[in-house]
Amino acid sequence: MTDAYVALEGDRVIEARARAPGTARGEVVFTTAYTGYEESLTDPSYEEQVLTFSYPLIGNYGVREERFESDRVHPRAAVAREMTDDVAEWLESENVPAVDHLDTRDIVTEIRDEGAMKCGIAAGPDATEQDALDELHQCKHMSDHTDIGAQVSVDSVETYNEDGDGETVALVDCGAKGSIIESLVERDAAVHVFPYDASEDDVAAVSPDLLFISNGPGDPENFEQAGELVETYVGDVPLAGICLGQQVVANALGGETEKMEFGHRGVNQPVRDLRTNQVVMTTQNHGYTVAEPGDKLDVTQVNVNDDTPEGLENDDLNIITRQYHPEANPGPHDSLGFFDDVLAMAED
Ligand SMILES: NC(=O)CC[C@H](N)C(=O)O
Repeated sequence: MTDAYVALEGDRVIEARARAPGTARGEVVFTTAYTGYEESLTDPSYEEQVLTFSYPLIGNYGVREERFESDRVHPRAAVAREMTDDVAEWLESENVPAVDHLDTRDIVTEIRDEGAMKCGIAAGPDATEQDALDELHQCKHMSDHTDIGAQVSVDSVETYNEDGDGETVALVDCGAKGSIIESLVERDAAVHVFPYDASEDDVAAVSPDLLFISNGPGDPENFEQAGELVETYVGDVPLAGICLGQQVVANALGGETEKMEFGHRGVNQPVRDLRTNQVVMTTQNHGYTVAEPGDKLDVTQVNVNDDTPEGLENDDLNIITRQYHPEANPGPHDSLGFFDDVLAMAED
């Protein structure tokens, strides 16, 4: 039964079945992860995107809040070949449209051939093709969501494990996944989570041992204030970053970022460490990349598939950043040691 429509750039409309009603628009992206749908759907980095799962069955082990990465669903809509009732009901309760019964291979190939693209969705008994096209035509480019940080960041400082025996971390919340905070707290760090537009004085008030820029949605160039913190603190306080955090650090220190053709999203992206030659499997979710690291940062890790920078470091200035997600959730735990490394750097 057709009661949902997915409109892609070029005004191509794909018929589908509504699993959660409503209309939505966003950049359509795909993840190849075969587990971790709860973690991905609650990952703030998917804000303003439409998430397509290439794995054909989504929801086969239920929906449990303990696996959520934040307190709400972030993609504007979800697309799968087959979605279980658990997931569909969860998305409906969150007012996030969802569709299935379409050939998701078709969407994936289209994105791989044509690059990242806009999308409009209309789902439910009254949905029409025109509704999906209207959504598509109103869809903005990711980079034009200039204040996307405000949609995903905390409103005021939140502190975790204040009396922890370990290092004091100032985490700039550009849309942080909960597992990043947990990974730091598990290692005894006291974590102060700051709004994405925190000032130098806000951060100075906690005398951090480490300034950590989180993951987050959209174009890293739209996180200027986080970049200013990096410029202010570089050399004085060790710096760490994950995903958008790596991009913000690179931009602030003379590097450049660019939009990728269709990005990396999945749980089996191979990354090689250039110093040890060791390859680890990583979780990824990004559409931008560091094009030029600038002269302060060395590329220490690269993606085996396309050579893009996966790790940037400066031993003298105490900087370690990763393009992938060492905190996993979902995905392999091969690179959890990143948290030990950045906290050891903060201790020195
Ligand atoms: N997970 C992230 O932090 C994503 C970073 C950025 N929004 C990108 O798409 O590249």
